[in-house]
Amino acid sequence: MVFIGYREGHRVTEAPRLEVRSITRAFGGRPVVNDVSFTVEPGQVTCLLGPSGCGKSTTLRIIAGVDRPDTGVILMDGKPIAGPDVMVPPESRGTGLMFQDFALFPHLSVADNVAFGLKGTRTEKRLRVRDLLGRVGLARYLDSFPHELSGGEQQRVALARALAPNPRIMLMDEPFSGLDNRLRDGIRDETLELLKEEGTAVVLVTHEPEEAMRMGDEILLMRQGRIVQAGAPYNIYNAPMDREAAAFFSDINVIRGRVEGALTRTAFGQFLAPGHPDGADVEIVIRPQHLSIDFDRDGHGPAPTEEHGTWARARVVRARFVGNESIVEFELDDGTPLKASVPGVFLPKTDRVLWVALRRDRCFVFPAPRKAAE
Ligand SMILES: Nc1ncnc2c1ncn2[C@@H]1O[C@H](COP(=O)(O)OP(=O)(O)OP(=O)(O)O)[C@@H](O)[C@H]1O
Repeated sequence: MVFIGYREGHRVTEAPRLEVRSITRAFGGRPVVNDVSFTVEPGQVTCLLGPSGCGKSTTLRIIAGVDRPDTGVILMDGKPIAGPDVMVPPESRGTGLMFQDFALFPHLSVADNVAFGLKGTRTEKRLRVRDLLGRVGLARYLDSFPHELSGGEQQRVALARALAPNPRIMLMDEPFSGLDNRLRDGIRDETLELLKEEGTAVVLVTHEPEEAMRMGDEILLMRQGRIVQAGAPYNIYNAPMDREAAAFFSDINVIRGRVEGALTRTAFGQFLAPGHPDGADVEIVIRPQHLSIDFDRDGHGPAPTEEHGTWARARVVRARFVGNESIVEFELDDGTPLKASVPGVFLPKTDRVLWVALRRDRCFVFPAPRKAAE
């Protein structure tokens, strides 16, 4: 609910643009969407993110109205559009759709493609089409046909077409995955700008964490039909709920330890492990860019600091330059492998001894998964 002010001394709130309330959908007895709830406000982009088969597209199809939930309700501006007693047809929901393979009509000009779903007089339609094509930078292609445009231009026409009828909610399923990398970044940014200008509420499905972080105001991380974590990109990236959530966003390093008196001892010193019982196996997880590296000083490393804890001796296994960073792989004295990402070019030789530390504020302590034999 958005707080919009006070009327006669009472707080007045406005219903969210989209509210998905506890929807469930099963196929052949297997729940594919399981108790999913979230809200989206006007101008907000919410990303459904997760591995293939986790139920993202099914959730989107239910919101679009091409499938219906077994249980739960969907509300738009506070009014039910899907639920046990109501099923508003897709075309009456005020939703726009954009998919990866959302093909333009090949026999219609760019202008006619954009005008396709529009209501109103010819002049009104022409003005809206010109305005939108101008805003996606394609005003000069009004009379062209889709095959005369590049992939990126076609995608921008598809965006203009989806936005033309002023949808209250835009549903996007991997809309940029057909574009090559360099084109994709530009089109994503332009799309985002246009959607924000229009104040459209957006639900975007993607399996790419980078896309979700770039586009989303909120990320809903899905796993096996459920939302397992929700939050702003910064929060999800920096406070993942478990090792799997951390690993979904980047490479990770895992350092094992066992808890004794709410502490676990590692080659990097002691770590607090509050909430973990004595004797429990834990994993300290850290992303490669949060390791620090320093030089060997006659067999010693730098002194411990609050920021870094203890430095550990590490042997370089391999170092590679991969564009704007170098990836250096290490092995600790106890055999633990580690991977560090260093900005720019840093290519120490194999077997060189360096000292490595973990940025303490970027470490996560999770319970270790139980081994199959236990
Ligand atoms: N109509 C259907 N009948 C039977 N099973 C279905 C149907 N639609 C989807 N499924 C199954 O539901 C699961 C979730 O599918 P869904 O397309 O929602 O996943 P997703 O997260 O979007 O994955 P992807 O990124 O691969 O599209 C899959 O195992 C899929 O095979």
